[in-house]
Amino acid sequence: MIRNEPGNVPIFEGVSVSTQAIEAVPLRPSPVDLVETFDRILAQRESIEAVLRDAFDKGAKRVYLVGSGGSYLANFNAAYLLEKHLADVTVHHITSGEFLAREPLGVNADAIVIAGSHTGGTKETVASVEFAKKRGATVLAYCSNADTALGAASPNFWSYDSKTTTGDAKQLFTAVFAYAVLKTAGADLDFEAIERNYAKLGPAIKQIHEKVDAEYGELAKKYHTENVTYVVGSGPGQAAAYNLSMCYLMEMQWMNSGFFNAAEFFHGAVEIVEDDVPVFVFLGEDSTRPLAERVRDFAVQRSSKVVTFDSKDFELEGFDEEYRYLAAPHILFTLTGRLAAQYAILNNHDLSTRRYMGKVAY
Ligand SMILES: N[C@@H]1[C@@H](O)[C@H](O)[C@@H](COP(=O)(O)O)O[C@@H]1O
Repeated sequence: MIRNEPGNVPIFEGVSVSTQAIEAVPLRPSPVDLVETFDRILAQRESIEAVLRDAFDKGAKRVYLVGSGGSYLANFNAAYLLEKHLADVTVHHITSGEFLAREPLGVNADAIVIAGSHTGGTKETVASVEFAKKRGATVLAYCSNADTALGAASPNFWSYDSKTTTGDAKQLFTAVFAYAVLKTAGADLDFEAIERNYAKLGPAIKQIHEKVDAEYGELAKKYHTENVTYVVGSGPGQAAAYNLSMCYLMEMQWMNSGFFNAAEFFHGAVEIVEDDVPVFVFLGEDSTRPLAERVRDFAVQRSSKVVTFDSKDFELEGFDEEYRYLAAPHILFTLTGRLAAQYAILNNHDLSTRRYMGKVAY
């Protein structure tokens, strides 16, 4: 692998030319607009509910959560919440590409399709909306701004209007959609308490950024040159694990990594664990936590490179204790971005650098 050092330009594997003209990668800042972006997303709840109420009044029976990459993984929490709390509505969490290729028969007038994207230009996500419309489904979509192909294609559309609060915004949007589905489908939950706690999430996340920005430099120093990093999560925490592994380490740092569901880990991946093998484990506060704890407990006995990311390590100012579980997936997710920002400095590899995405046809 080509590794950039500050002041060196990689040419081929093992060959680089020194130049002082190359600037070191700075720390990607914690988004300054995070709290206002979260508030903007939360404020759109009622208009989302109105569309969904209409769909359930007409007898909707299925919900499809559709997206690609970071916009696919943003739905792990939403899928968990819907499956946990709904008996009569089935939930499908699927990538845009698979959604199009499978052409599920269930995508019809009884279906609700929720499509998400950051750019609003991902072609398979836009095509998924077109497909779902043609089939007569109720289609809802969100992305970073309305002036996009997705905004134009979607009959019911919302945006978070930020270029800097991205992954965190998408995961919050999917939670808002999930609770709007739960409310309009008649789930027995205290929605007033849920909304009251969600309103505290933005400031809590900002505080977490401050804390980990002071600590993650050391963590990154220890792991940024690893040959491979395995990342594990369960339930809603799979979003963070998938995001760190595929989007940050592989896509944005060109580092080898693999993501595994915690329960699946014991059905193959477990055999690779030995001393010196980095295993990063995400621990949330939902009913799947024991699955991730099992991986941690196994791995710490065999590897000196087990790192746990545990939402319980963080205070949540203003949260009711019994609603901490709401925040946990968002905490785990946001940690990945702050850790990646430190890797980018040490690897001198900006998080926006791509060699193929948006550059070559595929
Ligand atoms: N790492 C990126 C994600 O951040 C992005 O979400 C996804 C799809 O793009 P979009 O969200 O714009 O549809 O592509 C990649 O996976």
